[in-house]
Amino acid sequence: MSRQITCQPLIAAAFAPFGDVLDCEGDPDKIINAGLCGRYHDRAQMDFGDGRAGISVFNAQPRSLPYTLDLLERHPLGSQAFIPMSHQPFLVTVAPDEGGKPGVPVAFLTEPGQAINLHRGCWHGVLTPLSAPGLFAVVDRIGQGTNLQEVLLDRPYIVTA
Ligand SMILES: NC(=O)N[C@@H](O)C(=O)O
Ligand code: NI
Repeated sequence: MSRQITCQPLIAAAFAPFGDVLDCEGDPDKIINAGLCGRYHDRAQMDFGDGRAGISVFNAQPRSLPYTLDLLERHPLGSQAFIPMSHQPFLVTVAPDEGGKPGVPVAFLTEPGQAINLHRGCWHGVLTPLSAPGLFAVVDRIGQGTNLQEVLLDRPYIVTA
């Protein structure tokens, strides 16, 4: 018997317990490049522990809503940022930690032009594009040690728009 969760808009305050929203909401922190660019400066709490930052490119298969969320994971050693390389919304699923296991997930639908940075150790669903191309730059930890903990849910969640 599956359980249902409904997507909500990706708003920084709602996402704050899980990570950072990267977008150009509001005024820029700095105007640079001869006044031709607004810089939204240093907007992510990145953490790579004893490793280093790496940038990888993910080419992920698009999924569709309603989406079956049956796996949650976390990276205990570092943060992970999903930065779309297309101007498309994508699905973000996260969950609070409850005694070392994920609690009830929360689903967000991004606006085009939004990216996210998952804080170190935040439970999340894997990168979930909703349209092609599923191209993303991913900034996460490169280093030794096991940086992936996965939980297969005995009862999946159905994520709806
Ligand atoms: N495994 C991997 O590199 N990606 C996942 O961590 C993910 O969150 O998509
Ligand atoms: Ni991940």
